[in-house]
Parts: sequence; C-alpha cells; structure tokens
Amino acid sequence: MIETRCAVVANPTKLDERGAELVRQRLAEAGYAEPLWLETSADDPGRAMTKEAVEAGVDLVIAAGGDGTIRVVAAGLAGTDVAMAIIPAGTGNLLARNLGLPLDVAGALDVALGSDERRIDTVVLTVDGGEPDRFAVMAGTGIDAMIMDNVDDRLKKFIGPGAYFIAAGKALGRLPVPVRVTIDGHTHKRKAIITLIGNCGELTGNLKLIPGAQPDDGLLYLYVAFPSRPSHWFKALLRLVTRRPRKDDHVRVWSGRHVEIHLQEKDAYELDGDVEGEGRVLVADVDPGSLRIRASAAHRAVEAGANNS
Ligand SMILES: Nc1ncnc2c1ncn2[C@@H]1O[C@H](COP(=O)(O)OP(=O)(O)OP(=O)(O)O)[C@@H](O)[C@H]1O
Repeated sequence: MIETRCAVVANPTKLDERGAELVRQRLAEAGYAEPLWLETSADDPGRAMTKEAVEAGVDLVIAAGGDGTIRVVAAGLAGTDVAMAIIPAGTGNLLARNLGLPLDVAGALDVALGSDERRIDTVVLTVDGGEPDRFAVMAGTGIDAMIMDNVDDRLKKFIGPGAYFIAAGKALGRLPVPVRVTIDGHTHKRKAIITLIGNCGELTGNLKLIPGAQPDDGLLYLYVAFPSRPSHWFKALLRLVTRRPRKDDHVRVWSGRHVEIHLQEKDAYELDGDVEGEGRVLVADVDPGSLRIRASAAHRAVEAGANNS
C-alpha cells in the first residue's frame, strides 16, 4: 500500500535546510502529496504537532529531530493506526539505534518511504499520579538521569556521544538512594545509584545495557545498579557508560509488564535520554505493539546479527 498523505514533524534546530529539502524532494519523487509540514517549537517538542497530524488524517508521520522529538511523536502516535518513520537528527538517536535504522537522512528516508514496517511496544508512564506519558526506549532515575542532565548541548554537538562520558564523570559523587521496586507484583529493595526501566536494551555508544531486551517482546526490563563500595560504584558507572554488563556487577535486571519505582525522595528522571522533571513514584506499563514504525527487513537482520554477537 502506498501512503499518499504524510506529515513531517521536524525540529528545525536539528534538521537543517538541506535535510528538509531532501525530505521534500524524496517525498515528491515517491509520489506523495505535499506533506503537512509541522515544526516543533522551543515550548513544544512535538505534542500539538503530532495531534494535528493525526487529526488531519495522515497515514504516515515522519519525525525528524533528536530523542526528545522522536519520543513525543512516538507517544502521540501510539495507539493510533498512523505509521511513524524516524529521521534521526540528534546525538543519542536511541530509538533509531535500537531499531537498527540508518542514522543519515538519505538512508532514513529510504526506510521511511519503503513499505516495510513493524509494530513495537511503547510504555505508559505515570509519575506521582500525574498525567500518563509514554516512552519508547527507557526511563531512568539516579546517575542515569544526572548524566542526561549534565550533558552540555554545545559539547554534544562538538564531540557527540563522548559528551556523555564527561557527564558521567561529573555524576560520580552521587550517593546511592533507597529504592523499592515492584515488577509484576514482586518487590525488591536496594540502595541504588541507577534505577531504570527499559523497553529497549541499547543505549548510547552502540553498547547494550540490557542484552536481549527487544522493543517488540511485550516486556519491560527493570535495571537496578546498587554498588555498596566505591570500587563497585566505579564499575557500575563504567558499565553504565560502556554498557557492557558483567556477572560481578552489583546490578540486577528483572523483566515483566508492570513496574513501579518508589523513591524515598523526589529525584530527577529521564525519558528516552531527556530529563523530564522530578518524581518519587514512577509507574510503568508496557503497551505491546502499540506503535507502527517503518523499519526494513534488512535492518532488522543487521540488528538480529548484532544481538547475537
Ligand atoms: N523551533 C525551535 N526553536 C528552538 N528550539 C527548539 C525548536 N523546536 C524544538 N526546540 C528545542 O529542541 C529541544 C529538543 O530537541 P530534540 O529532542 O529534537 O533533540 P535532543 O533531545 O537535543 O537530541 P539528542 O539528545 O539526541 O541530541 C528542546 O529543548 C526544544 O525546546
């Protein structure tokens, strides 16, 4: 089936004019009508724009931007029958990496305008009983959120993922905090420096934090790092940054469908790589297969190969 109605939700600070021109040109060549072109703003990373696209009745929304833009568009399309395509234009590009999508505009457009797609899970998250939000990759508190918060935007532009390593160094002084986590009714208590919920396993730098986690397996993964000695901390931090878990790490990973994180005090949390705010109780439920996403079989094969390595 060839879609003819398409919207582009683009962050103009991430997708430059050349990129935008290429998108328009490739859409025209592929026989699409003039797209509904919606730019994000400093105040709205794409919520109202995605809603407008859905209400306009488009069949496909191409999201072009960094992780924040991609997350908000994915959240807005989850549960609808509108397909999403990704043009990764940030530093982390976490969802694109996890789906094995091309990270350049031309390659991403090949997939966006192809007919191959898959359904992936999204995660409904409620923080302190507020309005539910969604993420597609991960939600985290502790050092993880601190790293995301400390990453300097200018530095990110300049040295890319290396900026996360520098931010991780800054976060080293953090103390573990008592946390109670529940996964499908089973409760565990730890003094943790990182507590995160993953829908996908791969974070930045092409390394896997939660090996085996797949965005379409209908499961969430709860990752808790609870080092008790400085040497453990250092290892846990190193693993967080290098994303290479080992047996002797003070790390546990549980999987399930419903996850609760109860902190003693409010702490910053991040969603798909962007710090969203502070919260004490995070409740997450997986919504299996809730998002239609353009991804080619070839890229899936590459992804599967990478997972086996
Ligand atoms: N039109 C705009 N003008 C200025 N700032 C904008 C505009 N649209 C979005 N932004 C800002 O861009 C940021 C979101 O960027 P986006 O999520 O696309 O990339 P990112 O999260 O920085 O990506 P990454 O972390 O992968 O580098 C938000 O801070 C938002 O306020």
